Amino acid sequence: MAGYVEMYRLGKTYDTPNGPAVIVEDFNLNMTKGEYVCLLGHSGCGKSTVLSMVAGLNPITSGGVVVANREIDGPGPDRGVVFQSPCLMPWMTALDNVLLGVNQVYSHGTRAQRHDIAAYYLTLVGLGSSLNKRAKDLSQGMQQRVGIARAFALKPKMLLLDEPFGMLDSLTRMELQEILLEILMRDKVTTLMITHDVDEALFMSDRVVIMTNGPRARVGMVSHMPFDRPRVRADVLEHPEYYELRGEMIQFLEDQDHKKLKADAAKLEAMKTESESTLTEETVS
Ligand SMILES: Nc1ncnc2c1ncn2[C@@H]1O[C@H](COP(=O)(O)OP(=O)(O)OP(=O)(O)O)[C@@H](O)[C@H]1O
Repeated sequence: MAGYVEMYRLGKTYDTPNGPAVIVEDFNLNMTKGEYVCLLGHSGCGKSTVLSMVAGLNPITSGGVVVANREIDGPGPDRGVVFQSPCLMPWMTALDNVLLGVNQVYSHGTRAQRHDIAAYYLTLVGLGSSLNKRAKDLSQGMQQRVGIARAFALKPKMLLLDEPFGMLDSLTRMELQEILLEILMRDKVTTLMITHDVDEALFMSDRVVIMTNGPRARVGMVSHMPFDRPRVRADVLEHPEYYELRGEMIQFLEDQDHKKLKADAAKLEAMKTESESTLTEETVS
């Protein structure tokens, strides 16, 4: 079935000193317009690799990505990206940081219109009274709000979030999760978000996709979230399916862990046998 976003047979091979390393292979995922998908998987399986290929920041080795009927071939303003650290210009104000992108994308608009767009999104993320504060004087949570406002202000067709709340304390994290959901209720941007947090994935997404362990990682498990929107945290936690879904995801991740441990043990055994036979050969000669 064709989707608004299509990742088809997506693959990535990195060149390494030990030869080519196939990190992602045959990764297939379609998303409907406005859908929110969370991508989970063990550390190093290839989540950021997938997201950076969709962002157009990492060349695709095989397969492809289509966003709104257009095959992507590099980065573009149709895809807004938010990383764990927002990478702001520290000496510039919150407003000017957002305006950097807005001025490029809305070059046809007047100065006042561009200002209003940037100020609007900064106000939505709760920074209405800090527009003129320099980025370096903002807390980590406030900086991440600027990053989110900057991404939305460009009116992207797709939002790509790579652990956007990973560096925040749990209270700020919960607050920003809710702000993000609120903006998405208005703007309905198709969103792919990487997280390590199963509960965050359950609370935020329409669908959770878990990758298999690499090498050659692909989609391993897909779960649909049955929770109503707008999401209310207490209702989600009390939903009769919440703990069942959570348990299935954790079980899948644990199974992947066991497979990895087994593979690591086999690799160690092979190395041990190899070094023992080398030693025997050396002793004989
Ligand atoms: N430029 C590169 N060259 C070679 N190998 C790379 C490169 N970038 C990433 N890798 C390797 O690809 C694998 C997947 O990395 P990636 O960052 O995509 O994983 P991840 O699932 O996002 O990890 P994490 O959850 O820890 O952020 C890792 O083994 C990593 O070392």
